[in-house]
Amino acid sequence: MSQASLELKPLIITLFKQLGLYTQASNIASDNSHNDFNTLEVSRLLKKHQISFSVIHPSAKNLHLAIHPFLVIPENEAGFIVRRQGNVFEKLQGENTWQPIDLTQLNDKANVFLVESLPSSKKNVQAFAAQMSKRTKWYRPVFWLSLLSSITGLAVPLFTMAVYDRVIGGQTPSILPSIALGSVLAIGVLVSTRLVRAQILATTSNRFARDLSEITFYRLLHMPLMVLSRVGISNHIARMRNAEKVRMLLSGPGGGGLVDLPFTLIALLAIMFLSGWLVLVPIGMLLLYYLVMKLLTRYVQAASPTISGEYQNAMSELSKNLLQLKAAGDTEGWQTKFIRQARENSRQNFLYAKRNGLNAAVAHSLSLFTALITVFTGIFLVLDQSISPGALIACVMMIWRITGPAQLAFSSKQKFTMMDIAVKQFDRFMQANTEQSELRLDTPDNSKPPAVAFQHVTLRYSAEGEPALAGVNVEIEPGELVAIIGPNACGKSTLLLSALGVLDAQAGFVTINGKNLKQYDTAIFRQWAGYSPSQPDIFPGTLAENIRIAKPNATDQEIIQALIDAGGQSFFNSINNDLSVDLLGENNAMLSAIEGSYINLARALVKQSPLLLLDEPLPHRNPTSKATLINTLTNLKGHSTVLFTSHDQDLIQQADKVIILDKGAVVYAGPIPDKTPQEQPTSSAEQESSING
Ligand SMILES: Nc1ncnc2c1ncn2[C@@H]1O[C@H](COP(=O)(O)OP(=O)(O)OP(=O)(O)O)[C@@H](O)[C@H]1O
Repeated sequence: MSQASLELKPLIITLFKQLGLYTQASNIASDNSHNDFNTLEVSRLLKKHQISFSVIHPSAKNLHLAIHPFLVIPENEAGFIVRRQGNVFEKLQGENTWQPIDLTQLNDKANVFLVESLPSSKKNVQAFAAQMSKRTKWYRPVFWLSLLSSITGLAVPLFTMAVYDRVIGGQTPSILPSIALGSVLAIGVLVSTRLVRAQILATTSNRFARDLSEITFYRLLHMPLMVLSRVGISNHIARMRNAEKVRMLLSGPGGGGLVDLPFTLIALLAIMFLSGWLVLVPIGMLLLYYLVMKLLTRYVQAASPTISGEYQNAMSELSKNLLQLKAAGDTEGWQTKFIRQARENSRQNFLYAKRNGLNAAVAHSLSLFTALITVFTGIFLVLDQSISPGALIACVMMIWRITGPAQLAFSSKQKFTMMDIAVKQFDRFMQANTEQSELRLDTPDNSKPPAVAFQHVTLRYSAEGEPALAGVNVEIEPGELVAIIGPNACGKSTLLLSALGVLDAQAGFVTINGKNLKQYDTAIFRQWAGYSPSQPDIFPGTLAENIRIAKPNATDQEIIQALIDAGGQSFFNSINNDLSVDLLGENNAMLSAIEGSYINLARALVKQSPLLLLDEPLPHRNPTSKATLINTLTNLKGHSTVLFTSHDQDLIQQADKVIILDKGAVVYAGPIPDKTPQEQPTSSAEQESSING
């Protein structure tokens, strides 16, 4: 790591202070989990604290618009803070001394983190436009290139006119080579301007789409779990695809057509200059074109396929329920249903394609018509000797420069509508609250196990549904081993998730060491607490990578120890004690639920956290591994506060406290009421009923 990156932490703290964000500054200072800052970390922190910024070079023009102090990080040198005072830039020296600095002396490899706006409760309702305006650099070159290409585009018709009127009419073949050379030059300029423009549009749309995807993904990751699960996966995918729509529109032919549209005015002016009132013909035809196309588009839209959603759902239903379908022997019935949908899908798509074909044919014939009407009307002007034959030919050639972009822009109309919807969706999406919308700056205490308290916690997954937790009121002492028990669907997992802060109660709150969970920085809190879900969650990658998700800097030894403590020794032996085994690779694609549970638990244990939340940690294990985990958890007593859900009597009996839930309400919370069942062995079922009772 370079020296500059090591100095970034104090620098970013100073920047936050200069921005007036003192609480955030002291929060960054007290967070020792992040010390080795690099520029990525700086971006992460600014985003996290909802500071809008852009990274630019020192030569960028928008530096003169800086309203807040900003950060400059030169290549291989220590960064510094700069502010703008009128036209002068000043560098912060020491505590509060500013000295003038010439930023133009920095080379272009330096990065400037230009602060655009500070966190505020006011939400930007035009987030898309605001984002777009950050990429203004492309407007000007695209404008000038389009202008140049439109002007040079007139050259070929004008040269043709010269050939007719001067070379043929004026009998001067000697000027032909100059005309030919001029045409070649004009075509050369035209082609190169088009190429460069296409490149600029593609680059801009790519960057823009990349920015949108990044913002969308970041927000998705930081939205409350409840909102995410309510909205559903297909919606999240649609959000991500919005960025693609923008890319397709700007970099595709429609984008070029749209940019060229205003420049058709140049062709119209040239026609007017050459032929006077003949210009009314293409103008009238453009109007007619617009009206006919509007009607036709409606006709085409009326045939848009409606079955595709149903068809897609049938496919995902098949992949989800394949086993059930096979087991029920219902493959034939399902096949009939699928064939019916496939046929309907083809029929609808055929009709749509037919109408689209009609649309294209009408657009093309209208262009031809425009040229023909211009010829027929212009011929009278030629006979009248108001214009030369060459001028008429040039005018007809220019007609294509008007109808071409109009046709392109129209054929992209559907894409514009899609883009408009995408923009509105993006704006709405940016207004939704994330978990970081409120200032959450406290960090948990790593030195001792925390006290946990649920204070009148009521939580519903949907407004209409029964509450999953109903007024839960429980206090847990530091270092206690607590069993949360009760029948299925009584709210055990929900209680754990609310203690982790991923589910927000609608009423009441959870406290950790007496502080409302909502005061804690979400990311830091979740990195601190250990959580193991009841279902195995395996990511593509090796065993070590899967466990390091919880603690990226864990050593191999720590990982192995966590796996063993979780009871996974036999599993580890079965994969030849190899941490680099690919868990979803060809040979290991079918990890059993129990093997998955060792990995879940190892993720929680490897953190050596003072707070552990374990959902069903003992699903039907072999006796040795069960004994190991029980031993691990009992050894944690006094060192970590552990909350676990379970139906396993042997594990429940080890708990200092049980919380018995029924339909989301606490029916008992305290020490195990009667330990006699342990002394007089009874069946598991009897033991459970004694505890539940
Ligand atoms: N994501 C969700 N969306 C809607 N309802 C949910 C969701 N998760 C849980 N529930 C409902 O909340 C209630 C409590 O569920 P929870 O999973 O917390 O119970 P549990 O006691 O852990 O059950 P189990 O012992 O089966 O794991 C149940 O009625 C369940 O259907």
